[in-house]
Amino acid sequence: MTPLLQARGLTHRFGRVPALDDVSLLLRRHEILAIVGESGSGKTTLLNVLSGRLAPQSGDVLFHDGSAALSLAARGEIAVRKLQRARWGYVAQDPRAALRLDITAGGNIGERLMASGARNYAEIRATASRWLEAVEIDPQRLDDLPRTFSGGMLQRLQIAATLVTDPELVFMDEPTGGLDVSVQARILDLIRSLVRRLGLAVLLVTHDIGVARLLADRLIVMRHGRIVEHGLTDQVLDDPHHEYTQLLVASVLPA
Ligand SMILES: Nc1ncnc2c1ncn2[C@@H]1O[C@H](COP(=O)(O)OP(=O)(O)OP(=O)(O)O)[C@@H](O)[C@H]1O
Repeated sequence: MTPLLQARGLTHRFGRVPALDDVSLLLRRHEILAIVGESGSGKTTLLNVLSGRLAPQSGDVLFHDGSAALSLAARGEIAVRKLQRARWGYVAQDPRAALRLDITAGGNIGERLMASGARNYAEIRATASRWLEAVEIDPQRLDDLPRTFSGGMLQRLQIAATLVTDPELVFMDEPTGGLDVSVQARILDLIRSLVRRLGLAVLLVTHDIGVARLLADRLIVMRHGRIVEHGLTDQVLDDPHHEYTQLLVASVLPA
């Protein structure tokens, strides 16, 4: 399968804390890769570096664009921002932090379309309406403010606003983390079906082994900023080799 995003020797420290310590990985097109590990293992730092939100102190991130593989540093800030606006998406754990609560649901979806070049108002509205439906929100809520939405609806709105530009790569940071268990299952089903239908590549951070098992083709296990184990999801979870992974799978470690 074709490579899409590659990390080589990423290292990043906060003071004396090694948040990332020589991390290398490869994400292929249409693949879902989960990054699992306990709190403080470096998952979010890794996602921030991979998505171009944080420059690593050493190492680089290569985005494979057609036949060219250029590092984010070599592409430069403007080009990376352009990728982030259209070809990449980012689903945050807290939709309230990612959405604009003072503009309508349709506006939240339309804004990202406009940021990636769309200009026709009627078409933007029709697309936003279609996307509300795709994430199982009544399209009649198009002109409602997100603050009238439940937590699960807000997360679905964030997913619609992320996927509307048809990205090829989506970063997800604990996308069901803040939700009730009953709501989580529905969102996970939605993510799974959309990701498969659209052929997305996903980098998914989760401390929840169940979420990784449901969604991911492969996973990497992090501890103290290092990858301690990686492989096909079922293989790693059914037959974990590293002692730390065995504890994670047995849910002995705290989230
Ligand atoms: N902005 C920051 N300033 C100082 N230390 C930080 C900062 N961000 C992260 N760290 C530290 O870096 C390490 C890795 O943090 P990170 O948030 O990447 O872990 P995580 O696995 O995502 O944890 P969680 O699941 O709790 O979000 C931790 O020790 C954390 O305290």
